[in-house]
Amino acid sequence: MAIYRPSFRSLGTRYLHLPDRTFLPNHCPETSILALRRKPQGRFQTIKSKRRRFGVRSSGVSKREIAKREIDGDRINGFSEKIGNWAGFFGTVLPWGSWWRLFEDEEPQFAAAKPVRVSFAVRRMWVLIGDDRWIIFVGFGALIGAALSEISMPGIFTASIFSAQRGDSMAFYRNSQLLVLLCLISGICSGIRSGCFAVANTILVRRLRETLYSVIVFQDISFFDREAVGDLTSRLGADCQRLSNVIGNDINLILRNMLQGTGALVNLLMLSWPLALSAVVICSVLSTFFLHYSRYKKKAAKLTQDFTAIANEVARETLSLIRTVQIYGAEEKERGRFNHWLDKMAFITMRESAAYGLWNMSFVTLYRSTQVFAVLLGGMSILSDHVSPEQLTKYVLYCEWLIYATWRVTDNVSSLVQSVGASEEVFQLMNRVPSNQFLSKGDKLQRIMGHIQFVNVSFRYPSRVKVPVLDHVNISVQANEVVAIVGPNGSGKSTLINLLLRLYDPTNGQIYIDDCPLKELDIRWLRENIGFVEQEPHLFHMDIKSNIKYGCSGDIKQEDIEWAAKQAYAHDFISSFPDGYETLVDDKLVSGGQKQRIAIARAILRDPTILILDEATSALDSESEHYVQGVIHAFRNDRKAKRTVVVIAHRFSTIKAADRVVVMDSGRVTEMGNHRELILKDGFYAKLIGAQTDGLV
Ligand SMILES: Nc1ncnc2c1ncn2[C@@H]1O[C@H](COP(=O)(O)OP(=O)(O)OP(=O)(O)O)[C@@H](O)[C@H]1O
Repeated sequence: MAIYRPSFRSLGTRYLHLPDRTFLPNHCPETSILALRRKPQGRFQTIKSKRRRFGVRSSGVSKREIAKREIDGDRINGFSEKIGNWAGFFGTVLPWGSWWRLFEDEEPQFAAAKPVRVSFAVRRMWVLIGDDRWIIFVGFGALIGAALSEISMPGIFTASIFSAQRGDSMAFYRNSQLLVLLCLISGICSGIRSGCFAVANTILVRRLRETLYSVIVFQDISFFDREAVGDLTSRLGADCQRLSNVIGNDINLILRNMLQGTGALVNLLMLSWPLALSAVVICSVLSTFFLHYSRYKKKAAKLTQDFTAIANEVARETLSLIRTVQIYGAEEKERGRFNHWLDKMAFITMRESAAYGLWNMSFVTLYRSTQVFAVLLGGMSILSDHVSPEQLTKYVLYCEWLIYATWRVTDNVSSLVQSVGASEEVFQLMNRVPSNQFLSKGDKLQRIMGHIQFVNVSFRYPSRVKVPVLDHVNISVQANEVVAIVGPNGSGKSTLINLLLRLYDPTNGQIYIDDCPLKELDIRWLRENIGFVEQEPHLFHMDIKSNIKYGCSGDIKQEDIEWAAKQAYAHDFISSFPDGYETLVDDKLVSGGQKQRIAIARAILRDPTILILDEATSALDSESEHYVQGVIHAFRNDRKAKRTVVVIAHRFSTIKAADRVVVMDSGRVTEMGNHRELILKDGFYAKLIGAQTDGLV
């Protein structure tokens, strides 16, 4: 029989359920298994006895006695083991126990952000608030008014009650009027305070997101190769919100409670310094407990933040690829993947909540003990005529204020620490400088002709620096020439285009446009002169018209859009939609071929001198394929302007339409020439074409 080690963590699990319908009590050690096999009818049968363990010879004792001893022995054994388990578990949950470790195995390695100091975070946000600082000043003014009026109230409460008890009606009415006034002041000031800080919070969260977003969109493409979209959206969403709470919530509450606490302490000292001192001791113990708790909380907050970002990324990926997930029946697998990160979050939050419970327990115990202490010590002082009942009442009330203020300050500090903890990565991102491409003002040529040269170009992607992708590539494309790039998958065709669009810079060598190094050209100007149609173009969730004129500067007329759509053979199908050019498109609601024709129209509308087409292998039907040939011909035969077409070609018809063919293999140019020349050469190209035409036959 297979031996199953009891491995369930849960103490409440009684049996391990084996596949062969055998149930084992999970506390049984392997050597003393009392395994009960359930018969198909449902009866239990002992399958292994433990006579030897009891040292009983079968001949001297009856079977019934043996069975009884076995059961008794197991009960004792099981009970002691349970106690052992509980004692072990109890040991781990003590404040220094292993249960509190936030990592199940070893500490997870996330990209470490530089820890941020609270003062640094506040300074950065202060700068961001800019001209709207007056709101914060008004808020602080109201905060001081509210705190001072509130802290004066316990003293006046007591004075008015005791003046009534003494029958001093003058003092009673004067105190009551003062109370009403203080009530009004504190109410109005509190309202102004919370309103101002809420507005400051809204302004701040907007500025944080605005700043962060503009930093992110101006990063170069290699940054997006490294960073997960889910992480970035988490920074922009929840983390910015949390960070804005530092000023909008935490700091103002800390100040308010500190003012109230200080006021309460001053009043306590004026009443009786020994009593005040006892309250201070309790507050210090509370603060020490809190210090440990807040460190733990900060660590937990950081992990929760990272795990949330990963879970978001998993969900984003699954939902955006839901068609693939369903077609491959991977729903359960994806659910498991998401749940894995939810489990990790639950692991942390459970400990964080338990730590909060522990902290709350210490707080309540210490707080109540202050009251008990005050009554005992104060009562004795009243008996010995050292303190009046009025003074003791004031003491109890101010003591309550002091403890509550300490608790709130610590709670707000904890929230502040968490918010600042969450801000580490936000600031790290904010500190990034925009890509050089956007910073440097390059040259703008008077007129672009479209002569492209790759001279000795080698390249490795920054995310995979060890893998050479292009190796000493030399290509020259004349103005008005149509060049097809062909080659097997992964040979580096798209990489050539990425370099031409300056999404990456070559590791070695130089690219020239009209004899001017690409690096020295103004990137925006260059991209305005290039039309690019991706292999699988993506459309924005807006109407067709906006998708076509996307990225075009100036006033684009409807006729221009329709002209471009006609050139791209897209006008007919767009007009057939009920809302025509106003039809709201979604990436998923138009066919691959239609998407590509809209993308071609977008490229044509820019009136580019260089058109780059990454031909789809499957998105275009043969009719659309014919349209693409039409676009290429129209470009070539445009007499008014010189235009260059570079096409990554997969289809024989497109390859044939080109003036020249560049054959790529493993990041190198292996052959170059026109179709006829390459066929005669009988090399890689001839084989490639042979394979295609064979496939067609
Ligand atoms: N962003 C990237 N980061 C790292 N490696 C990349 C990146 N993009 C492409 N690569 C790698 O570079 C190599 C060349 O890829 P590229 O896309 O240029 O090939 P291709 O010839 O266009 O292939 P296909 O015909 O399949 O589109 C491949 O090994 C690919 O894995």
